[in-house]
Amino acid sequence: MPFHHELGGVEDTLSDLALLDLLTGPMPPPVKGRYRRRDEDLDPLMLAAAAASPHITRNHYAHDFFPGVEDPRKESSYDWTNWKPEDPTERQERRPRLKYESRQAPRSQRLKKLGLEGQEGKENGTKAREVTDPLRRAENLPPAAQRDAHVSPQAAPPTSSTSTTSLPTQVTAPLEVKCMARTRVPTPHGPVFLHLYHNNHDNKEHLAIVVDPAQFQEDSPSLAPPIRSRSLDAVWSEDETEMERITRGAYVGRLSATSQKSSSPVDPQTNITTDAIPSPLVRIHSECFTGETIGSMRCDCGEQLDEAIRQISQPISIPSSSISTPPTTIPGRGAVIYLRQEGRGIGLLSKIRAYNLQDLGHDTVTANIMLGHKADERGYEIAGAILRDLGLGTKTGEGIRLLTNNPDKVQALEKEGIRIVERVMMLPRSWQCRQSDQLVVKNSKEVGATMIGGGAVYGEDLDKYLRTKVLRMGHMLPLLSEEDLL
Ligand SMILES: Nc1nc2c(ncn2[C@@H]2O[C@H](COP(=O)(O)OP(=O)(O)OP(=O)(O)O)[C@@H](O)[C@H]2O)c(=O)[nH]1
Repeated sequence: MPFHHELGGVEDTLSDLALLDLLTGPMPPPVKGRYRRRDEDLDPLMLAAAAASPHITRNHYAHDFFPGVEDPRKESSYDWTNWKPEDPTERQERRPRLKYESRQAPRSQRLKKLGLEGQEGKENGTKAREVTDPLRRAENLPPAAQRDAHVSPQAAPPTSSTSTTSLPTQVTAPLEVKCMARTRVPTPHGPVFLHLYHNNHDNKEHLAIVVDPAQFQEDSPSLAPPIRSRSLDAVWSEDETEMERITRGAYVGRLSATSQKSSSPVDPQTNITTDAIPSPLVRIHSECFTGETIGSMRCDCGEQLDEAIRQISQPISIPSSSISTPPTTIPGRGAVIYLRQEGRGIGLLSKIRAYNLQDLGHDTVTANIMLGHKADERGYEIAGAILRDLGLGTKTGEGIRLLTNNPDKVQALEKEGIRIVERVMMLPRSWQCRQSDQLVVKNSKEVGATMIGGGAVYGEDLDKYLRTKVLRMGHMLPLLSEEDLL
């Protein structure tokens, strides 16, 4: 029979009374030699207190019976009657885990998607695979190349008796580069001509930093041929005006208000080389935002870029043929081909992630691989084409002395038909110091060490620029007089 008793707004039932009885009844005698545990399966006192007023006792309740709950107050209206002890396997699953996944489906799956399952392994040798492998020709090409690629069933002849004759083969348009603009840029190592290139294989603007200040000395003929872009000096259209040519950089000498002489197209037959002049120094440099722009000291990229421009700009001494005449000195000449291959081709986003993996203890190669990339994803076809456009490393023209420590780069450029007459090592500056004098390293400058020039920037062009900012744009700088600047 139900027993009802109103107490403070709480309705008591028979079960409540039974519980009360249990609580107020005599305690069982303690077992000798054993302490009473507070976390028994059912602590009647706690249970009763919780049932009577959960809001008051929740902290105790959770603390003693639910160690898995961090802060019970966060749970506000949680219904504790639904609580179940945590399954250790379930808990394991909920834990966030770091996992690296390849962004590319397995090769067999990709072939299947293209309807080419079973074709893998049929071609003999790498060359055959390179020509006929659709995976290399479509998916792996950057968007511009995909747009330009033609699909032709007969385009590529079979390379072996078992090769995929009936397969549609995607043929990429032959690589073409075009220098879109060129300008003079004064640097701490001397003036350079910056060339901006477009190409039909990727959407990137690759650059060539040409060092050839002899081009400024229009009056005295240079002993060495000028390093000029064939595609820039070409006539682009019959309607092109003199001003348009000059604006895109197709001029000779140094531009000024009084000197504006547009260039003539380079005759492809003229390839002047003199054995007496050392071949131009060339560096193929891959973009590194961190090293070159924010002075990261995780790599030596900034220093290498600076060192390359410095070395190329050094005057060249040409020994004379007779003992009576002194050696001749000509201005330094060569080029840095600056490729937009950030992070060895994996891009800045992945490189940033790779740095975090490196902080966890992985090296630069493993970090790339963990992110689903190759250790090095760079190609040098565009570099080869730019060099040819500048008349460097061609079969009939000047060979190049390549500034690099990377044997793959040498091999890849030679494969592109570039004639490398010498490989010139790039010894990191800190290693040079270490070899000569321990003290120099200790006292060497760290701030700005990776920046081009690494010191105070000054010069005629900078002064002009700063004066304009003061005079035209209201920049708050004390303006020096023309005499002060001399
Ligand atoms: N993925 C990745 N790229 C890096 C890292 N450090 C520098 N790079 C990139 O590496 C490229 C330069 O390559 P390096 O291996 O330093 O030199 P290299 O061009 O192969 O060889 P050298 O001609 O001897 O300088 C640049 O694109 C940098 O952005 C890194 O830790 N991870």
